[in-house]
Amino acid sequence: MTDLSPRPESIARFLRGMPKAELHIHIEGSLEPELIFRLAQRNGVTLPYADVESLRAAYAFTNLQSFLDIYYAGASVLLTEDDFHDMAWAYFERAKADNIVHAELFFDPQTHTDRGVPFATVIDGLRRAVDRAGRELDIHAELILCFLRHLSEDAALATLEQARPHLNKFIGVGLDSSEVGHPPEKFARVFAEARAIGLRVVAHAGEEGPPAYIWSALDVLGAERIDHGVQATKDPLLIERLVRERIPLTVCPLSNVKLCVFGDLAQHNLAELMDLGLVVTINSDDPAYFGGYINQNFLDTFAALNLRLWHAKQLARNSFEAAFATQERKAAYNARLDAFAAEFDNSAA
Ligand SMILES: Nc1ncnc2[nH]cnc12
Ligand SMILES: [Zn+2]
Repeated sequence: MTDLSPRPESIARFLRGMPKAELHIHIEGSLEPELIFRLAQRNGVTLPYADVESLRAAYAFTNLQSFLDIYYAGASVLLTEDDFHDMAWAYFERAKADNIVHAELFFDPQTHTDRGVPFATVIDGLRRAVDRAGRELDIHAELILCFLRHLSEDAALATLEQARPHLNKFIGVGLDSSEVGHPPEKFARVFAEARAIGLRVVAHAGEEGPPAYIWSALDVLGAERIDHGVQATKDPLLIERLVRERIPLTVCPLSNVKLCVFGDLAQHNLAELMDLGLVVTINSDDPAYFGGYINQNFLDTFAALNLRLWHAKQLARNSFEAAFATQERKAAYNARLDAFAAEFDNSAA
């Protein structure tokens, strides 16, 4: 296979076209301002912003919390099953354009049930879009229920109880929202229960919080993947473990810059993490808020860090390795990647 430093335009063409999995996308974070206003009108919800432009102008964040305040306000327009379906369907259409073949969507039920929206309304609307994406777009998707870590563990346990009649509709649990001051160990019991049910486990850790939160996400919660995890480079022993156990990191470069985790993309540690041998993936986190969907994350990161074709192939392969999918499905994804790379080599020859 040729990897003789193709020109940046060629690498960009490869990045856009390569089949890939997205493993870190908060579906509520895909809610574009235009759709927020459309749903507000449909549901008779009054927003504290005059129009799409003034809402977008408010997207200037200084840290995770400054983003979360606006993100939860945006989600207040979601009331009906159709609203949840339409939000997820809009994401899947974008995902198809970016050549995503597999997507695992986070959703935050407590953001909605705390406003009086029934759990079933949320998950049935999302699930309808997931099933439709499989039929109409050839995208295999799954749902992961995230607990809000700024709320209590009892609230998370109550949410897991509400989810019990719907266990056939989602594959795992995660932990998101305000990280610092809410360590993973706060949720030890609810994750133990989720594991006992047979659910897969992920957790946000080391986005803004210390490496200690990554250790406890692994040791206390049993996390199989770490969402973000970029603070791991502060702890060489932790890096050693992540490499040895092939624990994937779902990294979100544009998010990290928008939330001021890194000053700019050129300072991002994604290349360093790959060089250290970690199973790194690139994802969009909350694309409507952070300036781009998955391909924009790939394109901007590759340009800023001067990454090569082998990085692109490795990142796509990592996304399939890290996915919660059968070995057969992963092999099929890798075969599609190989076919794409071979065709790319032929067209470049
Ligand atoms: N980047 C992020 N970190 C933590 N919680 C989130 N919820 C949505 N986006 C998030
Ligand atoms: Zn996230």
